[in-house]
Amino acid sequence: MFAATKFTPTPRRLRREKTTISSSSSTEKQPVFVYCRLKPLNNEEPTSCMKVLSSQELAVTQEVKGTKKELCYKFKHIFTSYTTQREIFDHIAYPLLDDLLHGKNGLLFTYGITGSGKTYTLTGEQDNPGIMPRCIDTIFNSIEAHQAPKYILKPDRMNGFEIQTEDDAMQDRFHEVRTGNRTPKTPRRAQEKINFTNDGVSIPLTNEKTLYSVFVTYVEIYNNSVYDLLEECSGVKLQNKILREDSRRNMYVNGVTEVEVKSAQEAFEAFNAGQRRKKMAYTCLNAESSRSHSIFNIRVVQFEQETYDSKGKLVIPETNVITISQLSLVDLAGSERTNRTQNTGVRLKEASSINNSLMTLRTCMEMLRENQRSKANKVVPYRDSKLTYLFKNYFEGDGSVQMIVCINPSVRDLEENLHVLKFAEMSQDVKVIKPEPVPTVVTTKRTIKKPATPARIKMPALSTHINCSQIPLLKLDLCALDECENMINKVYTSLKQCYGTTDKFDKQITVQADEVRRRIVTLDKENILSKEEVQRLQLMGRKLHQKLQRRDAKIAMLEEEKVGQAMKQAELQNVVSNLHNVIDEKDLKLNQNKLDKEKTKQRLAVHSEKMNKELDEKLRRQREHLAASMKAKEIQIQKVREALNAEVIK
Ligand SMILES: Nc1ncnc2c1ncn2[C@@H]1O[C@H](COP(=O)(O)OP(=O)(O)OP(=O)(O)O)[C@@H](O)[C@H]1O
Repeated sequence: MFAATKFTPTPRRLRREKTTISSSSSTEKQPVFVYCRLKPLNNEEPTSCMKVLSSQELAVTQEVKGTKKELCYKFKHIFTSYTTQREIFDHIAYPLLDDLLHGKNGLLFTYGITGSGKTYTLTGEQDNPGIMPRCIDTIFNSIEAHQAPKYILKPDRMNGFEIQTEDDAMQDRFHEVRTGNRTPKTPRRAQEKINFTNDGVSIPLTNEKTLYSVFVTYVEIYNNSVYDLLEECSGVKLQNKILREDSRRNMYVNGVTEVEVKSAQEAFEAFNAGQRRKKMAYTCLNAESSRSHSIFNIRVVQFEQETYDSKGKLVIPETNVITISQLSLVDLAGSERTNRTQNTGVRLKEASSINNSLMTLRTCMEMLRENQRSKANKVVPYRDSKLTYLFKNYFEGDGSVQMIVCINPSVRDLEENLHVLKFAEMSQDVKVIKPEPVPTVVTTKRTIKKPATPARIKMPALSTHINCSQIPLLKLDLCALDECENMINKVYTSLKQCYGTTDKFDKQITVQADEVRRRIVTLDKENILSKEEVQRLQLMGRKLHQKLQRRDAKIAMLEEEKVGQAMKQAELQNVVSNLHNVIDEKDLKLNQNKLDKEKTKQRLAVHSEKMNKELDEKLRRQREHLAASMKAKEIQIQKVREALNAEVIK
């Protein structure tokens, strides 16, 4: 999107007052197309844990506790490590470009872990360009002879376009040439010439009478803040931009720099300028450029009318039919586990922000799938991250969505790749509405008033018909100065003839001259007043603009704070839920202890009862024993007594 992005993927990006003459009535759906590209393995790790079974099936071997398990994933197409950049372009990007030039929107993003080849696939390298440069070259190959003159179409900074007359556009072009500063907002010429071509590939156009204008924006999302990489600013610090919804609820980056490009070279220059800005900003932040999501946006605006006047000059009618379409190319930051990379400080913040946004992307996809499957209407949390919020229109039916999953098939990356593959496979279940072009009627904006046809100075034979008391009013026609001068001379001569060289004539001339002077003074005064009024209005405008900027900054700050607070709240909720878990565990232990105590008590009671019984029994037996022995002793004593008594009797 790296283009002056009005990130609204809708061909409906229009000014408020514009009328749509046909709206996308299509309800035909198509799935999110997911492609998989395998990166060649490097020499350090020559064994792959993946095998391409067919053009749509990928087998992954996973070893769990010494046992090998084979998992199979299906995608729309699988590209092996031998696939060339051109083949990727032909298979994926060409149909998207065909859509773009026929008024339909498209979103293409690369997804995968760090170092898996996302940037290589999308941007490529100097000798091996990727999708983006090939797309740019192909667009200009296709529309070369059908481009609208520069500045006929101007972004209205509210996610729409204004059309201006050829005269107004010419003024802007003059201004650009005069100031030498390619305004508004065109990038400075890069020193180096980019000599890349996509072998002359082009898209056949259906309507030879259509005129095209191409605009690009380049933004990135870093730590959940949006930055405009084409913004002209004095320092290296980029301003955090806010996302807005236009009148049609399409998302766009507020105040983003949208550059009209007239050649592939200009578009590459815009991209390179953005890359340079990105590098500078990151050096300043001590951040890494691959830790952000980059969005290069190409918008194509088509005029459906082409009229020329008798001199071959383009005539812009009062109302025009235009179609706006856009292709968003998104290089997502690599997903990674923070514990594997052992990030700390800035890197940890980057990693958690990336993981949060990718997690939100997953959640949105899951929610969309659930809503579609169960016909539920659950809220999809697009707002939880800038990435999903910016692209919400695509998921809600304003363009086709395609994803390239980049995979480094090494064993070391397997665990993270499994998460990536699972998400990618699930995404295919989500269906989006097939994009349809939406032509729109736009009224031409006129800044320069149509020059009034200069009054031809019709002077009847002056010498004979002139009325000396009433000098004819002559209008100065800048296009016919010689003619005017002739006429003035004729008037002067006629007047001279009329009045002769007398005082009367001089007097008359002096009176007229005084009158002219008086009028000039009055006009001058009025002019000064008008200038003051303009200055006052300009000051007011500047103040309002500053106020708006402050408000935007405040909104951005508040949004950042809100995100921070949401993160804090999530952390606190985590802590609370951990504490709840600890309390629950303790409660459980306490209850267990009570239960154990109760059981011990019961066991003790049973034991003591048993002991008591045993003791009672023992006591009883001892008593019986004692009683028996006492009885025996009593019997013995009785016997002894009887014996003694018998002795005594004797
Ligand atoms: N298909 C491929 N063929 C040859 N080289 C590749 C391929 N894919 C990636 N590479 C190389 O692998 C390296 C890492 O690739 P790249 O920078 O594209 O990864 P990335 O996924 O964008 O990483 P990050 O998420 O960190 O930005 C680069 O040097 C690139 O040249």
